[in-house]
Amino acid sequence: MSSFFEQLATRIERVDSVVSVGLDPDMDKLPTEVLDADLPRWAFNRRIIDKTHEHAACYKPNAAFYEDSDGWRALRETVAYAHGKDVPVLLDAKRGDIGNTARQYATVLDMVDAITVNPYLGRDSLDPFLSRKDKGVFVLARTSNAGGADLQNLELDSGEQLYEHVASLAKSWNHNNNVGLVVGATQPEELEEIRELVPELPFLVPGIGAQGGDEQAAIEHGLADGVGLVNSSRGIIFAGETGSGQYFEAAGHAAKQLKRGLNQYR
Ligand SMILES: O=c1ccn([C@@H]2O[C@H](COP(=O)(O)O)[C@@H](O)[C@H]2O)c(=O)[nH]1
Repeated sequence: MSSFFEQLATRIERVDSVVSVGLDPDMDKLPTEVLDADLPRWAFNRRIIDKTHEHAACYKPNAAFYEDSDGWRALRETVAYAHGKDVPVLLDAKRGDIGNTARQYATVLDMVDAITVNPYLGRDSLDPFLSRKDKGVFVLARTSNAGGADLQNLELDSGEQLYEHVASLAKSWNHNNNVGLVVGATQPEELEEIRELVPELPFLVPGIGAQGGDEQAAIEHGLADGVGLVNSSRGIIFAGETGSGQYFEAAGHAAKQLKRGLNQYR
């Protein structure tokens, strides 16, 4: 059984891409092309996958966009379809809860290949995820939103900032070589600092595209031994113009452009 990061390394090499395509099918933004479908989010994702998979190192659905019964059906279909194209799926769910609840949350790893988790409740809350040797677990360290600084940049008695402490803890949790960190591309200085602290951990770097993050910093600091993911969601999936007849082609083009842009720095 190969680890998530071994699978990801193989995928990155095969498609020559570290692009994570975010599948966040906001119902208010779906194009008319899919609105009559039984499950519009699934119809949308399927067509996005058809046009982007050759540029995708991974798909990253955010659980927030599937939190209803049709949503979970759409998510299941999407994951199976992405797997059919040989693309791993990272569920951005930011889980973190007490033990028995965390064990239930972790069962979603039977469906997806990796997940994001919130370290706020501490090590025991993450054990059910960390113990899944074949799955990737990305711990939030410095998120891409400005307000992330409210807690994550707090200075501790040790002189470290909280996000640095989280990065060091995550390193100590990496017994199964399945831990990565989430660090936003909108925080290039923190990206660099965290990379120095944990040279061996791959990062998921969101914040490219719609959030205006730094592509060069994302590549220079996000990858560990060439492995890591740089995510764009809205910048790819909503690149098209509804009714143009080329809606999904535009997503494919945006994914390809991002791949090329990032590859300049790899
Ligand atoms: O720090 C974080 C952690 C997660 N995200 C998620 O990534 C995507 C970004 O979407 P864009 O449309 O490319 O802005 C979305 O699912 C966020 O919830 C993040 O942005 N920052």
